[in-house]
Amino acid sequence: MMLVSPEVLHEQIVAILAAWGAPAHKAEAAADVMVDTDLSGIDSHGVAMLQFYEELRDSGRLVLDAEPEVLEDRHGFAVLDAREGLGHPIAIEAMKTAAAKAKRSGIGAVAVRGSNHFGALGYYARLAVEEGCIGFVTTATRTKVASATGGVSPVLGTNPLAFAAPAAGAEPLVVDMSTSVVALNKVRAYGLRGKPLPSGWVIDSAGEPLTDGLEAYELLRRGEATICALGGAGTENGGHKGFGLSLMVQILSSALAGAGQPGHEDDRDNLGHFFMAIDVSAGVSAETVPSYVAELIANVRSGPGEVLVPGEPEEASRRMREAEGIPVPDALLEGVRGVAERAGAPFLIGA
Ligand SMILES: NC(=O)c1ccc[n+]([C@@H]2O[C@H](COP(=O)([O-])OP(=O)(O)OC[C@H]3O[C@@H](n4cnc5c(N)ncnc54)[C@H](O)[C@@H]3O)[C@@H](O)[C@H]2O)c1
Ligand SMILES: O=C(O)C[C@H](O)C(=O)O
Repeated sequence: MMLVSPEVLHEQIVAILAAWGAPAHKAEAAADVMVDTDLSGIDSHGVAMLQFYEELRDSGRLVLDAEPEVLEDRHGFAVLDAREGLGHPIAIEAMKTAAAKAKRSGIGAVAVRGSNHFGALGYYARLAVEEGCIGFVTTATRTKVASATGGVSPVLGTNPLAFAAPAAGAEPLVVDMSTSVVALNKVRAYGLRGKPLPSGWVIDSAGEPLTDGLEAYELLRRGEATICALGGAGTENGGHKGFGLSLMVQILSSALAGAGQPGHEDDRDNLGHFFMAIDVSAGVSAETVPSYVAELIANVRSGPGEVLVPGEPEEASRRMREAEGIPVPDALLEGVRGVAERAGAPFLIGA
């Protein structure tokens, strides 16, 4: 495990994306999101995604210099086509547009189609908070890994959502999660660190729990294992509610923009996202919502026990990693070295 400074990691990601043909501003935007994600302790969705992006690029599904198109632009709603470009820059643009609409109309939303993987959703929900809004983000995902309640084969992605709200005198409250019990790439992140998977995350086609993260990741990508629903298999512990949330995310992310069904299409993924911003001062004073959230946090902490609120673990990680560096396991380091070499980009980590 090597500790890498955020600046070096940023430079490395930009160098690879630029070597692949990304314009500088897009490479910078994607690197900003990926490094923030690694700083936040979300080891699954930052630099660890580069190998997957290389696969997408090599198969022609990721077009680094694509220019997005505005398909619809109404007062409170817009639809963008990312035209197979990088997910991160279009996601930033979409959330900023949603927030600008919210500042005019109280609420604004943007749906995106033809996009690609854009990393951790919380980043974009927090952007809305920076603009004085509540932020809400959903995305469809590429690989079918989760079954429907009552079914056994993978038919849905991990379909995540994120919600962020300002809290007076504190960092925003950020709920950032898959609607399956865990994200696909967190299974891989466990494997890269040699950490066994908790039982109840991934089951093989015989229904047996898998504990090796790298093996589980490969089986999941081949459709030979499933990630359990949020709430577990069946209905006893609420798995049907995770299933329902996943369907909601799929519809918001895909139907509104004309994106695809779960899983990739033959010649393109046509991945969809959804971004919504609500101006916190639309109906009450600008202080009301942040004060309410701060009081709510105090209330949920008021009983015995140690309560973290969503977003806090990531803030704690950010503080620590900004000071100490980002831990990158050896297997991932070698993976990034390979990506850099094949791209003809310098390998900067540890140099
Ligand atoms: N782009 C994609 O296609 C995609 C798909 C799936 C997931 N993801 C990303 O993967 C990441 C991980 O997803 P996940 O479902 O494995 O997340 P997770 O199970 O790690 O849950 C994360 C959420 O739980 C909160 N949390 C953690 N510990 C807590 C505690 N003790 N008390 C209260 N709240 C706590 C965190 O603040 C965060 O909001 C997310 O950033 C998500 O956006 C991306
Ligand atoms: O989009 C994907 O293929 C997977 C997603 O990033 C996840 O980790 O669940």
